[in-house]
Amino acid sequence: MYVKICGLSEPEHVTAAVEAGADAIGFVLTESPRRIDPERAAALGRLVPGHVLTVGVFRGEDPATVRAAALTAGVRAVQLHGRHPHADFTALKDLGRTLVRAVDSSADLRCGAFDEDLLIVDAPRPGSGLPWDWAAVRGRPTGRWMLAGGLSPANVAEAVAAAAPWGVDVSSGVEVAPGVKDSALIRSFVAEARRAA
Ligand SMILES: O=C(O)c1ccccc1NCC(=O)[C@H](O)[C@H](O)COP(=O)(O)O
Repeated sequence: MYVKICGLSEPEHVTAAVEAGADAIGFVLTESPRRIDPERAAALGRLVPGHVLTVGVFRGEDPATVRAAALTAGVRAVQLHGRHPHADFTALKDLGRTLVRAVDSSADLRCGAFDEDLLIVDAPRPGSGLPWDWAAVRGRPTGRWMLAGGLSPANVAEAVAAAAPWGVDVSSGVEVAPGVKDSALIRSFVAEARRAA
């Protein structure tokens, strides 16, 4: 089970996620209580070994803005939320970064349909922490896809059993307040996700 921890902003939580065995960590570079600037993401990214994917998270920005922020942040992947057109992914292909398309369950759920490398199927409001009907997508997404939206250490096993994803992505469920991560919750989430696989 591939595990991504999203919305990190403090060195101790980056280190906790890496030491717990997360496969990917996300820095939110768009409007959000978890937003950090690309320079801070670059500093945090220097704490991350090469086998862990660092992901810059965007929503609605044009490709030129995404490109500039991703290069400053030094992230190895770019995650575009919402209804970005196929052309936005095409425009970012030559960045040489892993491209991640994050959508709700009403979108095209074929990973690769927009030339992306990874797909995230999320709640309608990303980062809201609200669980949704995970079982409703079972069997619909294809390829390498992660389930997100309202996951936590307490429910990730149930979510994985319901939707049978390739991976999982969490943010609010490893926080003690909006935007405030907790190292123990991060460790617990990674352990529970791996146990669920
Ligand atoms: O986290 C945010 O505030 C956010 C804002 C705008 C676009 C994306 C955002 N988060 C992206 C993520 O990858 C979250 O991990 C994912 O939506 C899951 O969120 P949660 O329900 O809080 O676990």
